[in-house]
Amino acid sequence: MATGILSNLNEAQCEAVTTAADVVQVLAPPGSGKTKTLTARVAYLLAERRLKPWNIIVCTFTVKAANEMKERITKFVGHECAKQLKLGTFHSVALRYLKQYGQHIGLGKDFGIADSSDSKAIVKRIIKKNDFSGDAGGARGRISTQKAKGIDSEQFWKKAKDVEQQEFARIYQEYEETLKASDLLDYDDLLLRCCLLLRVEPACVSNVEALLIDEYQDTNNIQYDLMGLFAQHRNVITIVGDPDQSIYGFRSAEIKNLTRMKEQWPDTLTINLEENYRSSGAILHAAQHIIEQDESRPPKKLQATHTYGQRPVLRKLPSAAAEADWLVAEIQRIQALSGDLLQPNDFAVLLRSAALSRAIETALGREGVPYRMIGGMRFYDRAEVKLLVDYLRVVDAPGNNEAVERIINVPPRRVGEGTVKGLHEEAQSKGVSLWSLVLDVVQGRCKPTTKVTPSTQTGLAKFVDVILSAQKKLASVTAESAPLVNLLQHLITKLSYQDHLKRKFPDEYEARWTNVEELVAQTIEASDPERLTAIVNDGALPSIEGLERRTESVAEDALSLFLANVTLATAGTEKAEQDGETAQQLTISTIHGAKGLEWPVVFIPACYDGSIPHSRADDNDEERRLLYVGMTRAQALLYLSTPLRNSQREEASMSTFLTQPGVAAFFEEHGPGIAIADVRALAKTLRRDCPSDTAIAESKKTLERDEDNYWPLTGEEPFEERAKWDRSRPGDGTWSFSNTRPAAVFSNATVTMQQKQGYSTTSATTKPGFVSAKEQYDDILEQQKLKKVDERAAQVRTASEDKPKTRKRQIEGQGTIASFFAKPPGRVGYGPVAFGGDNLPDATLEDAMPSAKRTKQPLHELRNVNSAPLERALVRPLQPAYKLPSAPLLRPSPSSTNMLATGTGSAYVFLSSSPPQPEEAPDPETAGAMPRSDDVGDEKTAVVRARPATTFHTTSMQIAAPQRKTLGMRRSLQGWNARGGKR
Ligand SMILES: Nc1ncnc2c1ncn2[C@@H]1O[C@H](COP(=O)(O)OP(=O)(O)OP(=O)(O)O)[C@@H](O)[C@H]1O
Repeated sequence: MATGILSNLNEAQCEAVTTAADVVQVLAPPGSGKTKTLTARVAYLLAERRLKPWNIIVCTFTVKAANEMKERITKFVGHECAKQLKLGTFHSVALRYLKQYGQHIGLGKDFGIADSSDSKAIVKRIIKKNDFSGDAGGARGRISTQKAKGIDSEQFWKKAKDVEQQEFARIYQEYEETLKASDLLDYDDLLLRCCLLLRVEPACVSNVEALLIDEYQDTNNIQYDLMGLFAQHRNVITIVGDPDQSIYGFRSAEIKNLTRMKEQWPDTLTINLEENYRSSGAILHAAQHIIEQDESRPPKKLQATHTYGQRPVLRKLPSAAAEADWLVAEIQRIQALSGDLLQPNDFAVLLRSAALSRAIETALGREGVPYRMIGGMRFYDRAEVKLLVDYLRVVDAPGNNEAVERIINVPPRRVGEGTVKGLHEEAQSKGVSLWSLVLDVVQGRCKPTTKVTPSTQTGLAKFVDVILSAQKKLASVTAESAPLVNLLQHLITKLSYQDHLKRKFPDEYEARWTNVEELVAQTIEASDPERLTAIVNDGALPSIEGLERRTESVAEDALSLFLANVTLATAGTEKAEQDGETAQQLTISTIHGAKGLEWPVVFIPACYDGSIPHSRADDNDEERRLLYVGMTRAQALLYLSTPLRNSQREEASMSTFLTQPGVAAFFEEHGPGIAIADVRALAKTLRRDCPSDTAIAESKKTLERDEDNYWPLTGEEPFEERAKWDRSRPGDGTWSFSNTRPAAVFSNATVTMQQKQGYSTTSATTKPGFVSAKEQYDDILEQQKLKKVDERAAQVRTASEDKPKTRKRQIEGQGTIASFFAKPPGRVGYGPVAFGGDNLPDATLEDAMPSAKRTKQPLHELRNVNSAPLERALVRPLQPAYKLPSAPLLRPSPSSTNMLATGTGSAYVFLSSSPPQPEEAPDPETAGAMPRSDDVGDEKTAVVRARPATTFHTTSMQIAAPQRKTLGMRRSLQGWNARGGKR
């Protein structure tokens, strides 16, 4: 037995690994070791059954999962053996077959891959040209759905019943024609053509001895077909999956593929794993209770192996902004109470949709908490990188009209949009590519019907020169002469790229140039002759006797291999992960993006109806499964929360999944108190050394408050928040503060000031202009709420008068006086404010002014001197008294383990005030009917230096953190530190 394959596996896992059955389904709930089991089975087949690695296909859904699996298998069987496995995403395995055997279905060798921006651009142009309605993303998603169902454009056209369907059929047809004319395959085509190939020429897979598939519940129909085709000769298949985690219905994933499989292979052995190794009992029970609301699902056993632990939290907050502030304060509190046992890497914020990240990013930025986003802007999507890659793509395959169009006038060459459009249409009508037409025009072989001025002609000539000279360069290189890096450097020089970036992005030039340098570094690695040879050799499918196979040449194919890997690196749900330094960072991800991952502490904010279940979701059960997937990512602590008003200030009600009878019993209403004994238990669960009692006590001292008691449990505004609006001297335009709360919170004069400050008000009496009935009603409700809070606050004040002033503990619904006017209870930031009495706060200017201007002078003495900064600070106690610099946050020093970003000065996080733009997941399936739920990306919010989170088990992303070495090109494409950059 190869060392250790079966050690650390339970009985059911061992059975799944060693079974002699040909077709095996391992079905199991989250955290039960499915991936671990699948990995062990691959190792077992290699080590014990002596299967040849090149005869085993392993399909995953993401590049990250593929890398992770390869790493784990390497540990069992060694690098030499592991690298020969045919292991990758469905798309990359299909690509390998098409590159090497595509000629059997008439596919040339030099086809390109249309990435999602190409596909979308094609659809957009078709819609525009035909003057159709509808958006390109939606139509692109619909095309993908049809392809996933195996319905081609002809079939759709025949079925089209009404004008709308006919319009779509036309888009679909033209889209296909465009791809064909440009010799491009999109992501769906890779799978479809591979199916066709394996049907036409089954001998291609005659060597395959075993097929293994991870996350099987996410397979769509084409992937199902592909499974059968890959395994058609021996029918040895192992899949692992969990129907409860099927969250890609909107990408045509079919849960019923599990039953289909059993029907197709009736001898299928099903093994259930029932022990959960990830989450505490309390988390598991809560998650289980929620998933069981779906009565149609078969009951399943799930056994926690950890202790019960802390009950999850279900918290109400007044607004999205308050929710974000609470979340950050809670992270700081928990970190401090754990004596820094928990570090930023241990926290994840999982979101239903990308747009929700903005408030949280702002709050994190304000507190200087470093974070990364899974699915933030991907390296290859950054403008400065994408442009160069587009140049490389055109050099490689000039028929790619979309790429030509994107680069023809960048850097500017006086080739206007109108001219490009005209040339494009002209090329289409002549049945040639845009590049061919431009080349003919420049070389005088054709006089275009499109108007081309002399200056445009010069611009086109410059463009043609860049491409032709680059092609010449490429043709002249050998494998030994670093073809890729030489080519890229040639382009950079020829384009005066550095100057172009300086001109175009004067403020961000350095960060962008750093990205270019990273790309160059990438091509240096990819140009290494040994590496190139290894890639070609490792990627080669085994020769099948009597079957013609195309071989790839190291020098000639370096560029197309590189580009294929660039494109596939971002395929499916995968977002290019970056590795490198292990700086501590919290993770923000969508729930979709977090699948298969785990963290000690997980927050799922915005748990309200409309967010989860999402207002645009067709399938509530899938939404519930999504919540379940999110909850089961947590190992030790889990927080769900909801604001009573969302970021649009609309009323929000807690998710229907969380208001069902009996759910409340599984949750606490506030964050846990963490005593020393709890820290010890936490350390045990996480298999870490527990900090000393002294360290815990010291760290606790840094907290302004050690309980989650600033925001009332009811979700109302904290007393302190509302007190700040009180104005005891109306009309004179200055502010004073009192914590004796009058019932009328907002006076007319207050509104004037609030409006000046950009705040909205809820007072019906003060609203200018037209006020709708709904607004009036809301206002009345709000007034009533506020009145109740006032009354309660007054009671609490009276009751607490005798209590010691230093008391930290806060009675529910009221903040401590110490935090009056201060920021929400954070661990760090600007210091707590001390008050001398019930009236004028005795704060110091320290609390109101930037630290550079700190003085010990008491605040009230300064009021008459210059009240403006003070007023600003006090009116907005949720914000630091100083203004955050508009410059990007500082990059945390690698040595820093504190959550405070102690920076070295270069940019690493960009905050954005613009709504997040859906990330371009290279989506055969994503651009569909549903919100882009697996994206956390804000195109303007480039959060870089993404790194795997640290976790405690070997299946975590930590393992997926590729080292910058050895594992081939696809691997190396993931392996850099991306630097800050914005589109
Ligand atoms: N037999 C075992 N003993 C100890 N730990 C285990 C065992 N099996 C799995 N684990 C640990 O449990 C955690 C979850 O494992 P894994 O990621 O393989 O689960 P999974 O079923 O694939 O989860 P999910 O479906 O949520 O992605 C990992 O940290 C893994 O190391």
